[in-house]
Amino acid sequence: MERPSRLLLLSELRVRNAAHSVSLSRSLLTWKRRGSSPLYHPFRPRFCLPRLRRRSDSGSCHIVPVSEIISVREEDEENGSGRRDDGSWKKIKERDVKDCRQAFTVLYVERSGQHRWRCAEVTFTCSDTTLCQRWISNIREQLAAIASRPRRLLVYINPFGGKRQGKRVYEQKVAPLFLQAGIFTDVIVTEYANHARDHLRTEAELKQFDGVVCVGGDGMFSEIVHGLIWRTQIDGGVDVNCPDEALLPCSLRIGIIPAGSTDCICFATVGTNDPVTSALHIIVGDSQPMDVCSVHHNNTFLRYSVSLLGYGFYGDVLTDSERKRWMGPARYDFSGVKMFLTHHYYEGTVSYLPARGILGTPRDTARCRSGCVVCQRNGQLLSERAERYETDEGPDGETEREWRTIRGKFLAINAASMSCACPRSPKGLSPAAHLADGTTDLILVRKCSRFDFLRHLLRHTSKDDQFDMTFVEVHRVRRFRFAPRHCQSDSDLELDLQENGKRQIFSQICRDHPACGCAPSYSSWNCDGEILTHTAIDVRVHCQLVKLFARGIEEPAVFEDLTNPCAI
Ligand SMILES: CCCCCCCCCCCCC/C=C/[C@@H](O)[C@H](COP(=O)(O)O)NC(=O)CCCCCCCCCCCCCCC
Ligand SMILES: Nc1ncnc2c1ncn2[C@@H]1O[C@H](COP(=O)(O)OP(=O)(O)O)[C@@H](O)[C@H]1O
Ligand SMILES: [Ca+2]
Repeated sequence: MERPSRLLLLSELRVRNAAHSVSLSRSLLTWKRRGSSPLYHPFRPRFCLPRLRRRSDSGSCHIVPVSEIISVREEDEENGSGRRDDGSWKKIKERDVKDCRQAFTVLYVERSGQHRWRCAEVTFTCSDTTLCQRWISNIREQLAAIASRPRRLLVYINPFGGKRQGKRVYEQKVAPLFLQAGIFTDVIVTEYANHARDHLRTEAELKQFDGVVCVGGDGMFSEIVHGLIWRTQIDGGVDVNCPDEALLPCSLRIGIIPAGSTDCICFATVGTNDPVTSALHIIVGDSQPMDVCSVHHNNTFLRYSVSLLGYGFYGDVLTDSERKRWMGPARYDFSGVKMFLTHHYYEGTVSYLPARGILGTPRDTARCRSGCVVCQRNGQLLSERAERYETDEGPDGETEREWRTIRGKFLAINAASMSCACPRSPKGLSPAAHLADGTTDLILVRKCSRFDFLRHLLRHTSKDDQFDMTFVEVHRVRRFRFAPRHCQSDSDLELDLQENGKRQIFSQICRDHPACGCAPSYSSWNCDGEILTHTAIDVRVHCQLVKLFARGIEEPAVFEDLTNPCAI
């Protein structure tokens, strides 16, 4: 139960010419119209604000957590004439003008449904200048004391992501908010692919920043993740080519301003792909840890993945869609329908290390939400296990006999380290996956009819369970490996030849002669929207390796009336 802290200020101020009781404590700013029910007393028992519903609004009573105040602006004489602190102009009513000499405006976060946040403002007018100044300096002191808020950010904009609106979105919607919040920014508009990644890896003077922001899609976020992880490992002397090495977590947080085609990382960590909402999450200094998968081929590092690693259907969709970038985000739908009709399946062997001794399964009805206990508990368990490993156990507490192996023909092999919720599928590829639990959900879709595959795909857009089908299986894993059939070890190949000698030979011939129209033997891996250069891969989840300026998806408020202090 959250106990309200001591009042710092309690005054009668005017809001829109009506008298209000306004109070400020270390945690809350409240204002309540005078003459209605008495002002809530902060020491009264029974007061409990649930973590996810911090602002309530009943009639004329408003409560804003100090942590969600963006800034406070003095409405001085000049401002009274209609000029904002940032130089822009605003309409101001005549009645307000005469009061503005002793007025200040508080900008704060307001929730506007479907996980969207907006910047709202309220102007208080005071009876005298000294009181006004006390209010302004008190609020500013409270804000300055919030250590988790970023003061200086390094921003990378991909001008070509999504609908090519990244630069405009940043300049018109995000930069003015950063300015209001007093955040300094160094902005780099990228000039070529991997510009941001390489700049972060080698040049950027990271010490002077509190975080890195990317404006773009999942591909752009992936660049930032690669740059930061590499830089951290290089500085810490970690060999990234060794799949068994524990990676060092990155200290800088990453913010995502969505301006891409899928925006699933933003959607799954904030609950929407709205640039203003993301900017506000960055300003208030939220922090959401996130798992990262490392992908290796024969002890050589290939890439990191945070959302989807997909072979078969999603790999083919990506490969096909890359040639249609000019179509913008619609390229995925076009290639999706095309690859659905093509209906290719691929043979191979999947081995995985099941995640044991931790909370949660991929078939849970509970979802990863803000402050997720599954992520917290599993994070603790895994770090305790890692400490033990320093002395006796194997990495991740694994033993060779715990590995499971599945051979088969697959339409899709997907590893979802998070739900992969996005506007196309608001519940995502693996609805019960967790952002920071140190696992990935390995989804195997075996060869089936087109009709069945369509039923499976359609379930991503409805309440029905996409895993409840005979040809689909899902496993929560810490590591997995994949080898396409023609890339298997010599002994495996020998076995295949004995089992099915003729087929093997014909398949080889068909690969070399595509004109025969037979299905290809290999797909590609879609790694967060980038195509991997190898098909045989070794994947390991690194628990909570990076942190985002986000708080996870907020649960809608329940028991609102019980928790509204103004109603007490
Ligand atoms: C029939 C409708 C079926 C809808 C099924 C939707 C499942 C969507 C799951 C999407 C998971 C996305 C995971 C995120 C991947 C991104 O990292 C990555 C890169 O993003 P970026 O471009 O922003 O940088 N994005 C992607 O790889 C895109 C994957 C999108 C796949 C869309 C597939 C559409 C399928 C449509 C099939 C329609 C069949 C209809 C037959 C009549
Ligand atoms: N200036 C640039 N020119 C060309 N490609 C770029 C540039 N900046 C970034 N990229 C690359 O563009 C790709 C797609 O970026 P992304 O922002 O994810 O958009 P989308 O969601 O539309 O794919 C990424 O692979 C990224 O590396
Ligand atoms: Ca995870």
